[in-house]
Amino acid sequence: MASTTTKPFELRWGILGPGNIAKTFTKDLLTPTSTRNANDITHKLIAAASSSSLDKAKDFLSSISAPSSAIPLSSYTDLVSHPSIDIIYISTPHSHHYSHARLALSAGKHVLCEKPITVNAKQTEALVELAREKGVFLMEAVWTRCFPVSREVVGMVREGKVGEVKRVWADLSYWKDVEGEFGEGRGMRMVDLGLAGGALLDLGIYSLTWVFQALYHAAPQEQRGAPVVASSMTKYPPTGCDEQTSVILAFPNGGHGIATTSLRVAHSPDPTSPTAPPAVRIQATLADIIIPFPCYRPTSYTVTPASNAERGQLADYDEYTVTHEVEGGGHGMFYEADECARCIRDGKLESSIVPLQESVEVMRVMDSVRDAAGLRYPGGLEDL
Ligand SMILES: NC(=O)C1=CN([C@@H]2O[C@H](COP(=O)(O)OP(=O)(O)OC[C@H]3O[C@@H](n4cnc5c(N)ncnc54)[C@H](OP(=O)(O)O)[C@@H]3O)[C@@H](O)[C@H]2O)C=CC1
Ligand SMILES: O=C1OC[C@@H](O)[C@H](O)[C@H]1O
Repeated sequence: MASTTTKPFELRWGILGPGNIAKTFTKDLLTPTSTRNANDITHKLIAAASSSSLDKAKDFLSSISAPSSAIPLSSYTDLVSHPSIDIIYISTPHSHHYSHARLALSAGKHVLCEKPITVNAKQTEALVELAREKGVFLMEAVWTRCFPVSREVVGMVREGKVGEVKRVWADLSYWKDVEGEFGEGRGMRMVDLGLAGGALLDLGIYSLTWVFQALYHAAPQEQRGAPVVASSMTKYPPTGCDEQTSVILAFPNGGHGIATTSLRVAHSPDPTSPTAPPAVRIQATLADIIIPFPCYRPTSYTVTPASNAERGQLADYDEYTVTHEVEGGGHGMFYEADECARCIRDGKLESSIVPLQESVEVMRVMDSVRDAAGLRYPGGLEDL
């Protein structure tokens, strides 16, 4: 009998902005897909480009032990016009996502753009329009959504296994030494207003992601709607970015989300302690689901049935925990890369796990939080 083995689909990548997170992402990209049983696809690193120097691109490739075939480039324009590249991963600071994504989309490349996809909703909408006009794939790199834990939790909520979600709490906070260790160099990106830094766009987006996963994404299409938003923001006086932001979201179906972020207090003094608070708590009528810190890289969840004095336990199962450690020794960024590969292979221009409409909705929430606090990014960063 003839063999029916199908060749895996190969997605060919170009890396734009060879910095901190690009290293982690590209190392994951180079991890064989077989180590996570994703045998239907493979990734190939074609090139990495630095706008600062060719040496920086070379150092980047050698620091991740890239194959000798990977090409260092000293220009983003050369990268996006390289004929062997299918998709560009954009990993520059927030301030530059819009212009760099435009550059890549205009050159007809598919794009995976780091979070937040742009600095405001109007820019995201403009990118979506451009991607559609060019007929290419676009996805915000909200890697959290592609983790097996996110997929399972969303699936459980969607199937009604925990009842109706009433309230979601989510936090991502780190104590960052913004005056010391993080006051100069790399860490400055976090608080540099000129790079659209600050807690909300950098970390708070993950808290909002969990609120949206449970109260928007998992809801039936016809019940999805933009939330009413109330918020509070404290600024970091030396730069004017936000150092602490809390958001309450009221969704049309009655669900409430509480999304918080801070650069001044950690989520917990010791996140590994058994008494550390959960990073995410999804409260539904039949059970609670909790996810430990850090919420951006979820590797386990615990489901606890609700109970009350009169009726006892409401669900017909006992508390249980599910763990999905990241496979293949990677960081977990390959899950989003795999999602891009499968979408592009299947001719899809957007991911149903990270839909573009949700990137727009989350960006609208962040716009309204910033509006309420009078926070705008300088130097035309908010323009189209
Ligand atoms: N998914 C995740 O877990 C994480 C995501 N991120 C996101 O990734 C993005 C990049 O973060 P990170 O890697 O820490 O950033 P870096 O500070 O390491 O910068 C990345 C690259 O962007 C370019 N760059 C840096 N500063 C500037 C500037 N002032 N103007 C123009 N280009 C600049 C440089 O590339 P070049 O040599 O080409 O100039 C640099 O190597 C952000 O959007 C952040 O939110 C960050 C950390 C974790
Ligand atoms: O996206 C991110 O997630 C992890 C954090 O350490 C980082 O600052 C942030 O940009």
